[in-house]
Amino acid sequence: MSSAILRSLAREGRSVVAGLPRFTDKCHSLIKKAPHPDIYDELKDRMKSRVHGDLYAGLQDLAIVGGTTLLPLLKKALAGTIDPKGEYVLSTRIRVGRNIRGLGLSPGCTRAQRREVERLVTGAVSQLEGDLAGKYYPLDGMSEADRKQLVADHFLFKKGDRFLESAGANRDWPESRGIFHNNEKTFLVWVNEEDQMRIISMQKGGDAKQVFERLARGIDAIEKQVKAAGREFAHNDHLGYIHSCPTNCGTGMRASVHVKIPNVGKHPDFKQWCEKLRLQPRGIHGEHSESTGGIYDISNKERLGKSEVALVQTMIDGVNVLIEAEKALAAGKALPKELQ
Ligand SMILES: Nc1ncnc2c1ncn2[C@@H]1O[C@H](COP(=O)(O)OP(=O)(O)OP(=O)(O)O)[C@@H](O)[C@H]1O
Repeated sequence: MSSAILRSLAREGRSVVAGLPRFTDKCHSLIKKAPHPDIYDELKDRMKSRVHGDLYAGLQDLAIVGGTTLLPLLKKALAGTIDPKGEYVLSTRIRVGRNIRGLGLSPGCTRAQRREVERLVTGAVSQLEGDLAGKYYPLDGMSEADRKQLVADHFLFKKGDRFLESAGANRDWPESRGIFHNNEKTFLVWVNEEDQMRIISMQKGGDAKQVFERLARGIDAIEKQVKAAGREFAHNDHLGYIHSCPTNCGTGMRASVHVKIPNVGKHPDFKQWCEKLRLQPRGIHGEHSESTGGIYDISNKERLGKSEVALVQTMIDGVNVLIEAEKALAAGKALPKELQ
């Protein structure tokens, strides 16, 4: 067995999935056919609790060693930039939530726990290197003009809405809240908003694969530092990552694009189409906001029971269908078959 395979399998991973993700199910059955049962056992053990970020590196090696069975599957993994000509997609953003075991979730945490979270997270992000390196900006003391600009540019959270207010998540605002971002504002960490951490990767255009890859590296790096500090992310094999809002349990991942689809957005069946494609539409300024200029925030609807890769792929495929529908409606042509 190639030691490269073992090395890549042994690398620290990032991504946790609740339930049995469809993608890894397929991997299981394909890997079983590979002539290396010991590799299968190794992968199976790891996949039981965690789907590793480097699973793909491992699978790539396996595909080479174990024949061609895995190659079509790999090619499909995160296939395709959305809207390569840049006509419809303005930006892509993928975020996950993370909380630290033993420190209360936002509705129930103490002030001291919130401070400890900020200490741990700022310590972790201060160790980030290369393109991920950046600076932490506490909300307390931030000028109102800077805060407003960061919110308007879609980088920073607003003060929690009435739902977070009634859940008690806005207590002691803005103490111990803040945002870390790298120089390009393509990698960000929100501290002590709805979750202790929201880890975010975003950029202009539709290259979801690049956004996902940066996010995976960032989560890995932060998790390593959290572990080095003697802590761990709150996680449960059944529920995945634990979040303040149960709708985020599982992967805690929302992969979205801001996409200009005015005709689709106006169509009476828009919500139904999104439902069919397992997508969630939002307005341009996030949850509970309205669309402006026909631009919508379209993301994966599910968080639980599928792998992060499968969920990003659902978003990519679904948004591509909506873009086809936008073209068809503008030209008076038939809708794509997925929507008929
Ligand atoms: N693809 C995107 N490109 C640019 N900005 C985005 C994109 N998707 C979301 N945003 C921005 O991120 C900010 C946060 O959005 P929002 O609160 O809806 O989602 P979230 O961070 O996923 O959290 P939650 O689902 O808990 O509300 C908003 O300013 C929103 O416009």
